[in-house]
Amino acid sequence: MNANEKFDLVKRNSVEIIGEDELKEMLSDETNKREKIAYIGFEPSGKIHMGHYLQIRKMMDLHKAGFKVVILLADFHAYLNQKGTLEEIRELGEYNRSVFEAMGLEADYVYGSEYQLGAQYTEDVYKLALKTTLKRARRSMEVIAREDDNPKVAEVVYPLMQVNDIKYLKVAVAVGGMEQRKIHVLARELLPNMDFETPICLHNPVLSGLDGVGKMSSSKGNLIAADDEDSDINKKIKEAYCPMKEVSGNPILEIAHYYLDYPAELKRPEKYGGNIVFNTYEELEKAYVEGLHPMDLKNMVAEAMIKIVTPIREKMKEMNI
Ligand SMILES: N[C@@H](Cc1ccc(O)cc1)C(=O)O
Repeated sequence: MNANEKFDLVKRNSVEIIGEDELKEMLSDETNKREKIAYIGFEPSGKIHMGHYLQIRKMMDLHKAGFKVVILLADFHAYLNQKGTLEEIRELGEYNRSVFEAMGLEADYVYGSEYQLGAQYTEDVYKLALKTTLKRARRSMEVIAREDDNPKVAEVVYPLMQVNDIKYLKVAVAVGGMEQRKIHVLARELLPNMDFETPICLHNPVLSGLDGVGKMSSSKGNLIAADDEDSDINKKIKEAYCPMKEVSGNPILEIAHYYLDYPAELKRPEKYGGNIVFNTYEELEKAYVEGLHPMDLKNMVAEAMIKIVTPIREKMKEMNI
């Protein structure tokens, strides 16, 4: 792969890259002037779903493009975000790591708690605390913080630590869903004054939940899990929110966008109009807006999901997870 091909691979299906030019420069630099490290952090979670998998696939793309991939199992962050005791969270972290391995990701895994109590790390968090306004810290947590009628100080410590992780893990490319953007922008502003280079930030789309209410999330059950059985997938997609002719907030179209391989073929009996090939997602979207039936779209999406989930589920069984 040449540098341009690597860039296209890394950019594919992302929403935005902040620092595209720096990324291009890194990809064409054979001398590794800046160490090629890409990272993403996850608050350990009880269910790994297709929203996570979108991000894991992006980490695989980065790996193929020559990056060392670091997965942060952000146990202290989950703890600060009121997700449970540290013991419970670590157990989920182990589970998440196994699922990511079953997905085929090659990476280094690190728990936040392995280094986040270190003296230097802590001193840097205090420095960041002095450089950041309360307003900005809270704003950066808008989608991330757990709902709380009485928000805790933990909520503003969280983003400072996330910014500091980038420095501590020597990250060149920080990856996350679009909801991480405000924390990443803060990192780009603050880290150059903390003896660290401005990170490149890559943001992935955040999938809507199958119920069409909010995002796909482990706590809501509106997801396709990494180990769902074929029958679950068929049932969930059949019942999913998929308003006719509507694009925005349509979870099934989103899945079609990011998970179908194009050209994609819709197979239908002649009496329902016969087969159609969509060369790109845009062609499919156009057909949908012009009246392609939600059932047809759902059939394509269910078939694609089953093809993606089956090997992951089988691998998970083999690994006893
Ligand atoms: N903020 C991320 C988790 C995370 C924590 C620490 C990091 O350094 C990176 C990411 C989330 O919402 O899930």
